[in-house]
This record gives sequence, structure tokens and C-alpha cells, in this order.
Amino acid sequence: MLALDQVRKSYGRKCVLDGVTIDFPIGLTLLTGPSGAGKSTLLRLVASAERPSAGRVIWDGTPLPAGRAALRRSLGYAPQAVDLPDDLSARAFAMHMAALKGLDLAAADAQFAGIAEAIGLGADIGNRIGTYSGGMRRRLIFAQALLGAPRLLALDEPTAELDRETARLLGALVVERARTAAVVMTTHLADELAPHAAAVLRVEGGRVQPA
Ligand SMILES: Nc1ncnc2c1ncn2[C@@H]1O[C@H](COP(=O)(O)OP(=O)(O)OP(=O)(O)O)[C@@H](O)[C@H]1O
Repeated sequence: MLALDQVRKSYGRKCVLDGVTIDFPIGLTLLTGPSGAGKSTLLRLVASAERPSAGRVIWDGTPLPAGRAALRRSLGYAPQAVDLPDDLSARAFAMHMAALKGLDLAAADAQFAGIAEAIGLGADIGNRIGTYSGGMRRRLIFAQALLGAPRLLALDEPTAELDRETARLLGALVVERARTAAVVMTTHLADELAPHAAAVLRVEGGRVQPA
């Protein structure tokens, strides 16, 4: 699956991650650590949304950039912040994402409806995203990441802005997906999900270590 080998990431003179070597096997990997420690940076590297300053990101045995196309075909990514198109309905946006992923649109439409239902968004998918609350936007970003059958899920705080009950609905889907996919996630529900996790890692001081 995915591996990081001696990865360093710097922004200018600031070194955020320093010599990080980790395997992300099938199962749930939770990332914890203080604000600003580099959790989102690590998730962007996992999602190949950024390149390391040094070291290698390896997908199915092939280092990036050669392995990038294959990684992206297998990826579902829910970034922390996205500008969603306010004028589209959630359903139209999801279909746009499905088309970009090369999915069968009829199957993706049915799948999206099912995911939306499971996370309490079912009644709203025909509505314009412009009418959505922060928590609804989070759920939409989460739902599009699950479309298809991604073998790698990078989820950056999908439960932010959600009440506990709704966050648990997302957590249940994450645990289910982690049976067949490598799921790397930050969440304020980490304590609750930890019993279901293959690993809980702490990002701090440029290092990533078991929490
Ligand atoms: N594009 C960028 N340019 C410069 N610095 C950046 C950039 N992205 C992140 N950083 C810096 O890298 C550090 C790690 O940021 P990151 O967002 O990865 O932390 P985090 O652990 O996800 O924080 P939080 O829990 O608050 O979301 C911070 O000091 C941040 O300011």
C-alpha cells in the first residue's frame, strides 16, 4: 500500500516533518498531535497533493512520481479546507467528482445517495451547496472522498463542526472502509475511534511516532 521513506517537508526554512518513515497498511491510522504539528501536511503528502522536500512516497512498491497516477486512481481525499461550488447541488458536485475519478456515473449516483443517507445528508443532496452549513459541507467533502472503492483514504478532520452523534455516523463508515482500505485520518473523535484503529500516531516536533 502506501509508505513514506525518510520524508522531510519544509516550507522555506521551517522544517515541518523530518525524516518520517511509516507504512500505512490496510486499516485505520489515526494522526494526533498539537495544532500546527504537521498533521495536514502529512495528509497532503499521503494524498500526493504535495511533494516531499526529501525522501520518498511509495505506492504499491513504486515511488512517486512514477506511482502517482496509480495512487490517485485509488485515492479518496477529504482535505481540511475546500472551496465548494455554491451554485451546484451536492449531488451535481458529487457527480462532477465521480466523473473526474472516472467512475460509472449511475453507480456513483446511487452510492452517493446511500452515503449521504448514512451521514444524515440524504434529504439535502438536491439543494444548492450555497445553502449548506459548515457541518453539511464537511459531510459532503467526506462523502465525495468515499465514492468508488478507494484503497487509500486520506481524511483531514471530516468530523470537525459536527455534533457528536453525526460525527459517530461518519466514524462508523470510516471503520467499515478500513476493513478493505488504508485509511489515514485526523479527527477530534480520535479517542473514540482508537479501539478500532490499527495505529494511533502522534505528529510532533517533526517526528511521527506511536501515540
Ligand atoms: N503552504 C504552507 N506554507 C508555509 N507554511 C505552511 C504551509 N502549510 C503548512 N505550513 C506550516 O506547517 C506547519 C504544520 O501545519 P499543518 O497544517 O500541517 O499542521 P496541523 O497539525 O494539521 O495543524 P492543525 O491541527 O491546527 O490543523 C504549521 O506551522 C504551518 O504554519
